[in-house]
Amino acid sequence: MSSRHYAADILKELERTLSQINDSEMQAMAEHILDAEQIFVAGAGRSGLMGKAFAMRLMQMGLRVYVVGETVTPGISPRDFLLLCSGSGETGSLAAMAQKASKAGAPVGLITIKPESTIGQLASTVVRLPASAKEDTATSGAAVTIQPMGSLFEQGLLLAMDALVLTLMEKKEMTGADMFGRHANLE
Ligand SMILES: O=P(O)(O)OC[C@H]1O[C@](O)(CO)[C@@H](O)[C@@H]1O
Repeated sequence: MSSRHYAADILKELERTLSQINDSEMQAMAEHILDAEQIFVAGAGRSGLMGKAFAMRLMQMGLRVYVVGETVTPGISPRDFLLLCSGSGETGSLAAMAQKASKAGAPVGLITIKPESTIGQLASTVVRLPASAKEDTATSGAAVTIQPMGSLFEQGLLLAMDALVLTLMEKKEMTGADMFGRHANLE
């Protein structure tokens, strides 16, 4: 099959996945982000890369945001918010992080395929993306995908978070031009 046909199939998978996002869950996530003094974002591997892309947009919106693990990232407090990106909701380092944040009194948010997961149970707000987890071999239903491992989740995650950016921009009455003023200028 041609790459163009593969790309078309990927778009169909994404359409199916994103059309099932629950808007109340997205609104609740947006409120948590806006209420926080500082936002901490984390994820493993490709899920983490999508989280970093989202963190960049939050910074460009003027929010105080950190990626967990960077040298300049400070400690978390009860006034902050930890947003975790994990398809499985079971990645060990992230589960430990969720426990530490909860112990420090900070609310935890999760974008995941599995709200019932270990991290899902620790989270105070969850957005569910009905994609296929990296270890799943689903051949029917919402999770079916031609793509390897967590690709469908990771792509859906990026687009869901870009939708969240638009929601946040609307709530803050902000334009792309406002945000461009904070774009990195040392590139
Ligand atoms: O999204 P999860 O379930 O936390 O898993 C993250 C893992 O999945 C991958 O993104 C692979 O698809 C890895 O890069 C990473 O180790």
